[in-house]
Amino acid sequence: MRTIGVIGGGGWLAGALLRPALADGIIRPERLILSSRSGDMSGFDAWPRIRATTDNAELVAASDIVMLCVRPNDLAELSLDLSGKLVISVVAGVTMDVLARSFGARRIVRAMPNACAEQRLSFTPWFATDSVSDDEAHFVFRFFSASGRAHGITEEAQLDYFTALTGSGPAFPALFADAMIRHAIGAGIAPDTAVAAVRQLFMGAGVLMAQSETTPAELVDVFLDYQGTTAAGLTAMIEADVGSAIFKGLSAARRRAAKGLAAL
Ligand SMILES: NC(=O)C1=CN([C@@H]2O[C@H](COP(=O)(O)OP(=O)(O)OC[C@H]3O[C@@H](n4cnc5c(N)ncnc54)[C@H](O)[C@@H]3O)[C@@H](O)[C@H]2O)C=CC1
Ligand SMILES: O=C(O)[C@@H]1CCC=N1
Repeated sequence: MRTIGVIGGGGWLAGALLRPALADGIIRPERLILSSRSGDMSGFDAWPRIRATTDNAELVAASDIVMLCVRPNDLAELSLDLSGKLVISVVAGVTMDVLARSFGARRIVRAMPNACAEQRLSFTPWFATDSVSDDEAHFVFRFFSASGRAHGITEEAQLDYFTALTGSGPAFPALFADAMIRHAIGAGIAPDTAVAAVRQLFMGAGVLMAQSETTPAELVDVFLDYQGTTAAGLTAMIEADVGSAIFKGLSAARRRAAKGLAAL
């Protein structure tokens, strides 16, 4: 089994991706090295054999696969030779070209998971350079499948789009949910009850939309055709152009992802 080094291994996304993969035996604790600025690693108490370091050069020397899990601006601080390694980057907006020029990497995978990885419910598009072997691609697929649905894509540029659409994870639905909670509280519902009700609503709606053969657009039509109270609400939201606000938000997130870091 290969040794994996995760730079930024103490961070939010690294933990959310690694815990499901460790629990499933896709990676082994004795073959995992995590680096962080402080050397402190929380969230991995169940796997005491994981090694922790603050020295990224030491991590790289000991690893066959190096995963980049730091924030985009922190990547600029890294001065590492990753030639000969399989490099897996989840860093938003940093292209294969920049990774190759900055670190001498050739075998590169870029992936865009989201914060639902901890619940094993991420949608994770990924893209690999031609020099990544079938065996390595299979490992990447299994690794990201542990924390959700891994989806290979054939154009790197689409990753910037998915960074906006699904990389944002719960953030955009949370904005909608929060508006509903605030409205409910305004209508006199106790705050705890409003939060519990809307949390349950989003879980129910999410599971239904994931499992039903009916598409979201068809679901809206079903309720509009029903001509009841929900249709009154939907019609008012459509007339207020809620779709335009969502389009604006996704476009802004996509522009930010595409701006990326031209050079490190
Ligand atoms: N959090 C999310 O929902 C998502 C994050 N991403 C990407 O994942 C990457 C990591 O994001 P998060 O986990 O949210 O950030 P985070 O801030 O929680 O974790 C980053 C970690 O990197 C460490 N770090 C910084 N510089 C370092 C260095 N030189 N050596 C070793 N460790 C270093 C920090 O101490 C921190 O623990 C980002 O590039 C982000 O674009 C992608 C999709 C979703
Ligand atoms: O908001 C961000 O920048 C990170 C990267 C993609 C999703 N979350």
